[in-house]
Amino acid sequence: MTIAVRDLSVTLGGRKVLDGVSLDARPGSWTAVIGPNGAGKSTLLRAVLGLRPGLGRITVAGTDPRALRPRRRARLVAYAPQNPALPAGMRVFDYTLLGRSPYIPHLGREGAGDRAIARDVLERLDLGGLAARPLEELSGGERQRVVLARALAQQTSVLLLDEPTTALDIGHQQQVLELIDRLRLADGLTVVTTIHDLTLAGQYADRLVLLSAGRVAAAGPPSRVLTREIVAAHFDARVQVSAGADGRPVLSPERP
Ligand SMILES: Nc1ncnc2c1ncn2[C@@H]1O[C@H](COP(=O)(O)OP(=O)(O)OP(=O)(O)O)[C@@H](O)[C@H]1O
Repeated sequence: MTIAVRDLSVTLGGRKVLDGVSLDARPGSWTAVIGPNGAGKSTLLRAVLGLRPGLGRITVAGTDPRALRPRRRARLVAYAPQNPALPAGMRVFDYTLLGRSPYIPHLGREGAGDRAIARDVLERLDLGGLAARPLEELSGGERQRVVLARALAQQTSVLLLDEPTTALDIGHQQQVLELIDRLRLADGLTVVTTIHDLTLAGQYADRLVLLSAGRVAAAGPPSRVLTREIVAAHFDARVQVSAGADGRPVLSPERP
């Protein structure tokens, strides 16, 4: 397994936010962590990186990322948080270039190769025209893609993405998810993403992990997890589930 989480528990503010969570991700797979608001999805990603204190066993490519120095960890796993604070006054290109910092020697500077990678990632995310723009002048969807650009510039084999598409219009959602999928297939990336859109989760992920109140309530291929009954029980939502063109589940909300 590229990622193995065993019996992970996280307590925050005196409350158990994750309780005995396990997750396995095979090399080159795409896992979507789904669940209602407050279920613990973001906490799971942060705990894997050691950004939240957790009890339990975690390995990524055979090592515990929590034990690594930040530079080494950033060469192993790239993480795109949901709403990171962006440095004021910084331009899009320089922010993307920060993704290369784990490779730049101390007191060194980024080289032509690093700048070419940053430019390429920005082009692929439809952000080439915004490279010189200060971060604070971006729209919500542009900001979200820039955060992803920085993570992709790290060129790691494992990507942890927290809600990478929430602020994006339907076209950019598809574009971003297709790009991630192409990178996954071409370079064998292992992807774990939290995502609220259940149909999109089912279209792209091989495996879904449904968190509910800090526990794994269901895990498996999309057609086993995205059933009308499971969605009703854990999201308190009424949906119709039909099979899409490739047999993957498509959810349509139904008015009660
Ligand atoms: N630093 C903290 N201190 C106390 N409680 C916290 C802290 N961070 C998160 N929580 C709580 O932990 C629970 C899980 O939060 P988390 O952000 O992981 O949920 P989520 O599933 O990602 O939710 P959403 O879908 O709303 O983004 C929530 O009830 C949240 O209020």
